[in-house]
This record gives sequence, structure tokens and C-alpha cells, in this order.
Amino acid sequence: MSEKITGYIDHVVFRNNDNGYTVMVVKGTKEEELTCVGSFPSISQGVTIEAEGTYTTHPVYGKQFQIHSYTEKMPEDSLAMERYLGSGAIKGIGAALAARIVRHFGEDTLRIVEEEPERLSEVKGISEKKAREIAVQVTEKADMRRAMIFLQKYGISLNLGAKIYQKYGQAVYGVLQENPYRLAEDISGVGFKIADEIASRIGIHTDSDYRIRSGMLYTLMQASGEGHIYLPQKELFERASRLLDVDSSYMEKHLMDMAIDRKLVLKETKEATLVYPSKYYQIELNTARMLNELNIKCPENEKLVERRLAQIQKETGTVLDEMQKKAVKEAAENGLFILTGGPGTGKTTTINAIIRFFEGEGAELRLAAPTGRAAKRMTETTGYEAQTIHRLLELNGVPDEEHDNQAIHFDRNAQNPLDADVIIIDEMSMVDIFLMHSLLQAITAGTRLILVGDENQLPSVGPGNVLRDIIRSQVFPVVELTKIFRQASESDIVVNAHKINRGEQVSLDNKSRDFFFLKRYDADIIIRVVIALIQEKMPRYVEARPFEIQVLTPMRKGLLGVERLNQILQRYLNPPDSGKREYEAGQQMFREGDKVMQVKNNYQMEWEVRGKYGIPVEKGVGVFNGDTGILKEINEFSEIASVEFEDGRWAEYSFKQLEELELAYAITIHKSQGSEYPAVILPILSGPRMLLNRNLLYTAVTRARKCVTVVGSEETFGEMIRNEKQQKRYSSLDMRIRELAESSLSQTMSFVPSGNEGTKAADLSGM
Ligand SMILES: Nc1ncnc2c1ncn2[C@@H]1O[C@H](COP(=O)(O)OP(=O)(O)OP(=O)(O)O)[C@@H](O)[C@H]1O
Repeated sequence: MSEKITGYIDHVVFRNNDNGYTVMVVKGTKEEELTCVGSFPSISQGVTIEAEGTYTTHPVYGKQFQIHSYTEKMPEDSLAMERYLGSGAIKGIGAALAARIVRHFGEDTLRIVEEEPERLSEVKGISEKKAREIAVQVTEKADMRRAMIFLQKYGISLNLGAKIYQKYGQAVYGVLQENPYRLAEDISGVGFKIADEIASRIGIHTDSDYRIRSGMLYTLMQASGEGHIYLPQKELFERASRLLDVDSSYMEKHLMDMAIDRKLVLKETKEATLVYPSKYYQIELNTARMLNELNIKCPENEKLVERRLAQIQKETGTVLDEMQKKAVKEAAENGLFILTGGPGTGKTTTINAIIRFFEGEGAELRLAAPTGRAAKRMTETTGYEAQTIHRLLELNGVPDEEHDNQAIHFDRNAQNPLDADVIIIDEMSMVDIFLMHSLLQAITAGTRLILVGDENQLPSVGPGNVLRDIIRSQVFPVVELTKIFRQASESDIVVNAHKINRGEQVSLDNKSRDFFFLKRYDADIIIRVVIALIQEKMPRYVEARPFEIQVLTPMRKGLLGVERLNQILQRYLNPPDSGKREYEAGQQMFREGDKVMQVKNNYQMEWEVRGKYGIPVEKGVGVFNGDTGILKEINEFSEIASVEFEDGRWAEYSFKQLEELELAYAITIHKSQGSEYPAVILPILSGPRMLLNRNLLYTAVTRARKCVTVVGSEETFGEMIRNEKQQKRYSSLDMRIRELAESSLSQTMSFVPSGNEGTKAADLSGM
């Protein structure tokens, strides 16, 4: 139950300046002394506060008051005034001077300080100048206090209030009353929804211009969360109209105004008007420009290349087929080269030949992939060290609030480009527009860039469809490998994956050695079969540990969705045990020994690789969406859970951060992109048609190295193969690449980095 207390802050016991978490002792309440905790933007000893919160009992420190909100009160009597002035809150006044001031003015002190501050100089030791300075400080503090009280009236928390006040100062009243939607643009942590909520409390009309504009921008941002770079105007209007509950006829005029204000970029095509948030348009345009700039010919002596190829084939004992040889030649002769193909078509074999070729030239090579798992696999298959792209670019963390990809700071960038002759990126289908943009910024012409991937895999989680757009632009040299080298007798996984991709049905007679179909039609029976497969059959069959067998499912919800599957699988695969500690975070119970996955990019999370005796041998930052590991230890005292990731990194999660982790016995097919597992189990029964499509099934099947087992309905399986409808992605990197290549703009305009000036240049060319 919420209660109110009034008292003054006697002293601060602990304060974390990063998040404002504070433990302090408040006196003058009913209790002699009350320990209060909470998160506060700033705190001044000596001030009197009126706080709302609840009493709690800490296991070690006992009774505490958890403050939810508070307001500072102006000191009301001379004693409070003395405490306030002497607390250090006012620069230049210490305890002794405060006592002298109060002795001199008595009960009148507060009024004198506020209304006639020049009179402070009557007190010995205070010059007129100092009196003025004190007055300014007191006024500033009073202003801030009033603003905070004002903001709290609209349900704005102290922390947010402090940020808002810091930004606008005394203008805050005007901003809030005229256009609270400005908050959504100016202040990180405030989105349209919060601004809209504040606006409705203030009584702003639903059809206000500000509201409609803000709602339109918000709609575009939401769409980018689904992977879109732009929305066609019609779709934007429909979505925004649903969000705002306002007819789309109100939106037309705003579209032009916002384009003039450079908030949006509009592009006309034959079919539609495309609407981009300016920033996205510029990123696409800059990406296209940088790609075009890398696309230079590097003539090589053909005979020499042939000779080297013959030698490589001899050394490796592989006879490369014509397309593979062509790939090596193109890689040698071009600044930018793309290698694509489905599973088993010899991409890795070709990469290895390319690596050998460049090694023979004495070139310095760097290999990278978008995820830790993909990088690890690349290292294994090439025998050459590969890193994540984030590490290649030397990620160095970002402020917590700016957690999106656009704000990441890399130490490798346009000012400090990568020092390599050849860069090879694998699993390109997972790279989104932001990462591609950052990567390209760190590469100068003269460094060769080789992009490898399968365009039929699901596109990246983040916005854009980079690999597919690059290939579709038809501007750059691309070699597509189509011949399947892995023989049918050897691998039905590969053969079936290609069949699925072509929309052909797959034989389900279970004559295969690595592709099984177990027909079951009841969700709980399916789960029972899945458990038996993981616990008994599969580990032996593929020579792996049960934890390496991965269950993949299209959905999060439902009887066979990730959430329910994980609950049940946890019970069977990591049952409760007196030796295993547990912690319940929100809806999720974590237990030592659980298989877990990080579900968002955390660029600041520290990790270490531990050597012998647990001594750290390597440290770094960044744990990413899709990183999987084992929850090794739960420490209730320090409120920390330790996770060891598959690549050997350890990270410590505070209990609060556990919301970034999920159980990973079962994961969605989306999350499995770029990973490979010895065996994959796919429970497939029913679900929304949008999720049961060919593209998803193809991605799922191609995740398995040694064995795929589908458990469920053959009818649904067949439907998935037939269902070509994937979620549409609105991206236009291909258009930008073609436009630039055609207009020869890339030659006449030098590259402008994406700082402010770059933005302007890009903006103008887009209008
Ligand atoms: N020219 C070739 N002659 C004979 N076998 C080949 C040739 N190229 C590749 N292979 C074999 O085909 C199999 C698949 O090749 P590779 O692993 O290079 O393909 P991939 O496209 O990287 O496949 P995945 O994406 O499934 O890993 C391997 O066993 C490889 O040895």
C-alpha cells in the first residue's frame, strides 16, 4: 500500500550516478531515522521532501521505504532553512555561514533569500557579488522544483522530468502546453505513446497538427521495427489513421510540410509515392554510394590467376567447377564481389580457394560474420580466424538509452578505417542496413570487399534487405553457385532444402538417413516425441550433447510456440534439483543449468573469457541478440546470474537484466538465422498462415548439419512449402544503387560521411 512521508534528507549512504539509484537516510519522519531507496535524477542533502512509496523489508538491511515519487519542499522554518543552506546544495555556503545567515535573519531568512537576496551581504563574510550568486542558485533550484511538480502532475516520473527540464529549462511549460509531441523527437526514452498520453492529459485535440505529424513519424519508426526502410504513402496513411483514429485525409498536407522540414523524404515511383524517414533515406543512399565507390576493377594477369588456381586445386585436392573458378577470378579482379548460393553449393569451398589465392599474394585478410555463432562456424570451416562484424569494427559501447543500431559507436570508421587488403563477410543475409553502413564507412577504396550469403534465407532482423537488394541491383559482379555438391545419398537435408526453395514437395517416407518426418496430430503428443528425441535418440544419432539439439518453431505463442515449449522442455531437460538455485524474473523461472539466449543487442554488457583457474584472459563488451549459453550460477546475495556463452565468453547479469535472457530449449526460426546445429527438431502443427511459409521452412531446414526431424502434420508441412507469401519488406537499396551507377553521380560527387554535412548533401539529392 502506498504511503506518504515527510522529512529531510540527512545524508546519502549510496548513490549510483549512472542510474540514479540512491540509498539515503531521511530524518524528521515519524521514525527517528528512515532508510529510503529509489532512483532519483539528483539529490540534495538537507532538503525537505514529501515522498510517496511503500515500506519494504530488505533481507540484510531491514525496514526501508521504497520511494516511488517525491517533491522537494521549500524549507518552512529557520531550522530547515539552516539545514538547507548548509547542506552543500548552494555553492559557496557551508554549515557555519548558513548558521550565521539564519542567526541574522531568523524566521525571515526564506523570504530574504527569495525576494531581497542582496540583503544577504549584511551578513559578515558575504560580499554583494556572492549574495547575487547565492540568489541565482536559489532561484534556479526553486524553478526546477516548480517544473518538477508541474511535470509530475502529468504523470511524468522524476527521472524523465529531470531530462525534460535539462533540455528545455523554463521553456518546458510552453513546450508541454503547445506541443508535447516535441518530447518524442527531442528526448530519448519518450516515444509517441508517452507524448500522446501527456497530450491527452493536457487536453490537446486528437486532430492537432502536431499529433498527426508525430503519429506519422511514429508509424514509420514502427514499420522500421518490422524491417521496412520506407512505407508506400497509402500504407502509411492507413496505419497512421488506425493509430491516431483520425481520417487519412488530414495527413496529405502534413506529408509535404514534413518533407520541406526535412523530416521525411518522398520518392515517386510509377506505382506509388514512397515515404522515408529522412535518416533512413540518407543511410540507404550513403550505403549505395559507398558500395558504388568500392566497385572498381582491379585488373589481374589472367594467366597468373589461372596458374594460381591450378596450384590451389592441387594443394587442396579439389577440382573447382567452372562457376567456382569464376568466383575466385571475380574476387581477384574486383573491389566488390558477391558470392551467393544455397546450402551445399560449395560456397565455403570457394571462400577457401579465395583465401588461399589472396594469401599467396601476400594480402592481409580479415573474415567476419554478423553473429558470434556464424563467426565461429566460419573459423571452423576456413581454418582462418573470423570475428563478428561488431568486433571487426571495434565496437566500444554506447550510452544505454541509445540502444538502437544507429547510435552505435565503432572505433573503426571513416576516420579510422580498417587496415586490410581483403575483407570477407559471410552470412550476409543477416546484415541490416545500419550494420552495412557502418561496415562500409570503415572500408576505403583499395580494400576488397567480398560478400557471401544465401539470399533465400530470412532477411535480417533489423531494417533493410541488404544482400538481396545488392544482388538485385545488377550493378555489381555476382556469382551464384547452383550446383549441389553434397550428394543426395549423403544429405537429404541439402536436397530437400533446395526442393523447398523451389516449391517442390519433399518425400516423407523416412527412407532418408538425415531427414525424418514423424506424423503426429496432437500438440502434447508432439511435445512428448520431441522430448524423447532430445533425451534419447538424437544425441547418440548425431553424436552430440542433448543441449546441442535445437528445437525450432515458427511461433512464440500457442500450444507449440516457443514460450510453452520452453516451460515444458525446461521441466524435463533441466528439472528442479536441491543442488540447483533458481530465480523467478517476471514470468520466467531461471534455474542453474538452463539453456538461455540473449534476446536483444546489449552493446555495453561486459564479458570475459576465462582461462585456467577461472582467470580472465580476454575481456570485452557486447552481448548480442541470439547469443546462446548456459546459466551457470545464480547468486541471490549479489543478485547476479552468470552465463557462459557457447564461444566461451562469460557475462554477469544483474537480476534486473534477466529480462534480456530467455530460455532457449526452443527458439523461433527467426532467431536461428546464421546458426547451425548438429540436429534440428521442428514441431509443426498449425498456426497463422503468415508464419507458415516457405522461406521460414527453408531457413529452419538449412540450420541442421546432420539431421532434421519434423514432428507434426504433413499437411501443414506441405502448405508451408506451397506458401510463397513472405512478409513484404519495403527497402530500396537496389534502386539507390542503380540510380547512382546510372547517373555517374558516384564519380562526380566525392563521398560525404554521414555527419551533418553528409546529411545535407544526401537530403538535397533526395528531394
Ligand atoms: N568442386 C567441388 N568438387 C567436389 N566437391 C565439392 C566441390 N565444391 C564443394 N564440394 C563439396 O560439397 C560439399 C558442400 O560444399 P561447401 O561446404 O563448400 O558448401 P556451402 O555452400 O558452404 O554449404 P553450406 O552453406 O551448407 O555450408 C562439401 O562436402 C564440399 O567438400
